[in-house]
Amino acid sequence: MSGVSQPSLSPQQRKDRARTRRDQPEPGRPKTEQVSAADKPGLKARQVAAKLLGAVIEQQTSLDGLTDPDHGHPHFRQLEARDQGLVKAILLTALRFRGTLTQEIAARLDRPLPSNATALNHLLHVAAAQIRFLDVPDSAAVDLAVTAAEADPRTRRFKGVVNAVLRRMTRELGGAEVTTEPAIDCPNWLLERLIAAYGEPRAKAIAAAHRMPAPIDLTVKTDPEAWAERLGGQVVSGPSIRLDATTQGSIASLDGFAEGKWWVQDASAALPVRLFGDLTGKTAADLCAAPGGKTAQLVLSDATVTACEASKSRAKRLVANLTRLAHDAETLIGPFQETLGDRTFDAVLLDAPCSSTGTLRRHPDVGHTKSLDDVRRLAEVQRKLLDAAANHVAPGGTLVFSNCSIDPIEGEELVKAFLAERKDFTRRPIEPTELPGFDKAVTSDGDLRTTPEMLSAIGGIDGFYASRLQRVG
Ligand SMILES: C[S@@+](CC[C@H](N)C(=O)[O-])C[C@H]1O[C@@H](n2cnc3c(N)ncnc32)[C@H](O)[C@@H]1O
Repeated sequence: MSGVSQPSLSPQQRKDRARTRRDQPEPGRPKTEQVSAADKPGLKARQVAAKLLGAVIEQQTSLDGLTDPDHGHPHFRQLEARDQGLVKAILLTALRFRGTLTQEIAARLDRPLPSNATALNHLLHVAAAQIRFLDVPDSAAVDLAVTAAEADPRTRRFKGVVNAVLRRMTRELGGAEVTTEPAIDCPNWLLERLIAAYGEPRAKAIAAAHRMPAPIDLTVKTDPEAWAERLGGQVVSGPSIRLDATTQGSIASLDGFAEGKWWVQDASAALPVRLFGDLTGKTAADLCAAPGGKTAQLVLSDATVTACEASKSRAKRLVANLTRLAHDAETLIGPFQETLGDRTFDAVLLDAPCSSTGTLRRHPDVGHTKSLDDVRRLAEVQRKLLDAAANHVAPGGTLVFSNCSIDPIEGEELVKAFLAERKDFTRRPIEPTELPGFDKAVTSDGDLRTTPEMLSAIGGIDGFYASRLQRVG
């Protein structure tokens, strides 16, 4: 679980959080002590940040994978915890504002960088993200970038350029608000998809929402009002509460975590299971279950639950989460098409793997690691999974299909094609009154469609899609 303090910062929050003293001398170290360039405090963190930025941009590697505490990049894992926090903050910010930083850097170069100067480019972006958005002294950001440039044979000859560009940046932009259009920070392929799906004004609003870090939402087992007050947050809808941005400490240190009273789950991700209604005495299958937020909801709604998860490592997380919550569910490890045989259930949830384009606020790397081809490929995976899932729905039973993509190819269009083919299923439209606070997210077809600019007054929401289907034959 990540810490509560958000590592990535919006322009409004710039330089007032992520307080780090890593650029100061180590406690007890005399200020006059000479340190070699390689030992400069904070240098390693900047070098790792530049390397990881390269892995995201050039190899389309996911940031979660690179910064995983157990399986992440070895250089990242070697860092101290607070340097890991700084690296994550730099990368989230550098990716969230990539278009803006690219423009601001380019405007301060005498001539464009050679196209193969990728290492140099990443180094500049890492420093620029600190200068523009993080609570790191500008002088330290510049000095460490120059030292890093000098230490790398690929960038050594550009040391002077790094120094000049970044110094100009601190002089000309120090303390200035971001004035670029939000769309500049949305990767082109994604912006085009958003405009095609939602029209230009809404696509731009979504792009603006992507610049804001996501708040932390919890799903509580009981009494949302009381828990919101106890943890210093507010009720969003149903069992979802939102923590205040000033909440301090790690998630695990918060009241009620150890006792399993709640779990972390964006309020929009908690909506699909609510579409089943009361499941007392019914059987339910969560076909794509890990890490288990929705399985936990199904257990809470008093169903007898079977949770399927194809990935062994993710199944471990699922089991650990259910254990902490003292939630009882049958857990089957392997693709549900193989583990379920011909079993059928009253309620089936298919929360399918997707492009995750609805989660850019917390995963700004997604726009850079995914492409339209990935969206299409994942839609095809979902089509097959939906077809297979349908066979596990008992006659009269309900199938909820959901995912966190905001591309209709993975949502509305997929369900339309499914219903055209499977005459044994019909849509059971969602009534706007079913999901208080989310009535505007119910489409004219009766599906659920959230996009990140919704609920902006309280910090936005992840993009999500869900459709409720009923087996009639
Ligand atoms: C979007 S995530 C599910 C998130 C989860 N429902 C939650 O709310 O915590 C999709 C999950 O489906 C799993 N998965 C993919 N294909 C699967 C299959 N055929 N059978 C079971 N699990 C599968 C993936 O490993 C991944 O953990």
